[in-house]
Amino acid sequence: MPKHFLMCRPDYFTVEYAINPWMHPEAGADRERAIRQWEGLKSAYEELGHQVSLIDPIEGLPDMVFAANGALVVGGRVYGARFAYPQRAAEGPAYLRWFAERGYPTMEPSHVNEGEGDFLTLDEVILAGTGFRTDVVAHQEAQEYLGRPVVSLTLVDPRYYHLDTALFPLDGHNVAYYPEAFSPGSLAVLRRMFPDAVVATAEDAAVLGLNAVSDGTNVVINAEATNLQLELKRRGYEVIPVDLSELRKAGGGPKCCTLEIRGEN
Ligand SMILES: CN(C)C(=N)NCCC[C@H](N)C(=O)O
Repeated sequence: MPKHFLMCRPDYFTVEYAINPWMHPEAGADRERAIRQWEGLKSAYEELGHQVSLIDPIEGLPDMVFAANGALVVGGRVYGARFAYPQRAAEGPAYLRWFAERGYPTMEPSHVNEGEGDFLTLDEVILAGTGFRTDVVAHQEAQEYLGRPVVSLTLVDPRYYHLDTALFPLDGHNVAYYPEAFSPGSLAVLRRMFPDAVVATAEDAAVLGLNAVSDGTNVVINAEATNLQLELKRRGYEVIPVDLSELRKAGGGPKCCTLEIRGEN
């Protein structure tokens, strides 16, 4: 089934503040290279037959390229984002406006949450991260608005500050994850829910290998996550490696650049 993604070209991408351990403003970032890498990701989706829509980037919002943080869209309803850091605050209303202008029902959130960065949707359940950015109360708010069960998972390693840096859905029923990113209780929940999960190594996590996008057949993944790619191939997935090393300087990977627009079903 082709998917529909929203992306934002990194026309104003910089690393000028540090709000996660990956960001080092003194080291800078190469915007032209980031744009080329982002174009490669967009082409990869289009070649797989997925639809890509674009939101206009806004000057002064260097992290707006990370579209996944802009909202959570499930069943055609849009639960807006409310960012933890003031540097990104203006992105929430910008993404919500994009959806409202296209006729989607939208909800302005009352609680801090960073969209699909911390909400990952499976067929029957939404997995939700907390600990660094998204407030656990937002999990309840999303459940109430979207009418899907939300399972809270606590993140404990600051390098894996969003759920989508430590886990990705392989399909509607199974996931890949990095165990050390989760609290003991949350890890026990993952083991119980997903006994056949792909378990990633520290090396794969450290190159944001878990920040991947799967359509159930193809997995678009950071090129450097080599162990994880081998395991995915062994399980029968088609692996599409992409180089997003420049965007990783802001703490993002393929999934971060990709907000899935799920229709009414
Ligand atoms: C889901 N996405 C987008 C991510 N997991 N991360 C990207 C956010 C990077 C940004 N500098 C920040 O720290 O907010």
